[in-house]
Amino acid sequence: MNAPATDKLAAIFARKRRELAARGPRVAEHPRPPGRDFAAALTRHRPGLPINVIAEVKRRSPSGGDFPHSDLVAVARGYEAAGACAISVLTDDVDFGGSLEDLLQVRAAVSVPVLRKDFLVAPQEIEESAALGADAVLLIADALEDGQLAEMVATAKACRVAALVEAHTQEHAERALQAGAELVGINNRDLATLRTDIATALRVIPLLRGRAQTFVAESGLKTHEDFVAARSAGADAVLVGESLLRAPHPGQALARLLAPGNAS
Ligand SMILES: O=P(O)(O)OC[C@@H](O)[C@@H](O)c1c[nH]c2ccccc12
Repeated sequence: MNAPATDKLAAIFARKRRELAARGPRVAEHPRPPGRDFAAALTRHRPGLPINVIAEVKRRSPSGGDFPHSDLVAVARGYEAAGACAISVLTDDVDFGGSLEDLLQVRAAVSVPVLRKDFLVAPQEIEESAALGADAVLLIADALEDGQLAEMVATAKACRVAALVEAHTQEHAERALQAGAELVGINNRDLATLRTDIATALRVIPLLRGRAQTFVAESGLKTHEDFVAARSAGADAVLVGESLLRAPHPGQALARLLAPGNAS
């Protein structure tokens, strides 16, 4: 494998491969609802907003512990009302307390596109995501080898599901572009160590500007100023979870972060 990750991320991917082998292909029981355009949602200019926000729902995370919200549908509705351009739903159970059922419920409750956030290891999981109605899937370049990544990007295209291909370093972002990624996320969190530094996306995105259509700055964003800085670096959108999920009303917290002149 040319994307070695000897750590937490490698452990999660090893678990995912075991889980997939144990359960075999899942048969899609739900007809696919008409897709919502995730790429367009990330790039549409919304007057008065500093940047487009993909707002995330999850019950817990390895770095953040438990979040105080069990009704993810209510949280997602609040995000949409506050102006989120899309919703990210963690579907991994073991580390994030999520499920495909959460994805289905959130998608039925909002009208913006929905991203399936998981550690996908095989093209068949993209077909499954499409059949369930995901408008987009996350692919993690740092953990997939070149051939696999290219195959999964191609499968997403064939299924008409958007692929947000995430990388933590410039090198892995270059691999994402090589694999055909059109939507590139720069994750401020190093999934190997779980440490987050928002300077990562601010540094890497300008190096790649003009090479992909769309960039997303991911993880660790907490303030209005962070949004403005991400936009100035060339990000079309940010992906935000924890700082919203810590608040009693995540939708209101998002509205505050988006409001002009609002210092965090
Ligand atoms: O909760 P945060 O720090 O705002 O980050 C959201 C999102 O970027 C993060 O959950 C994430 C980014 N890439 C991932 C890959 C797997 C699981 C989770 C993630």
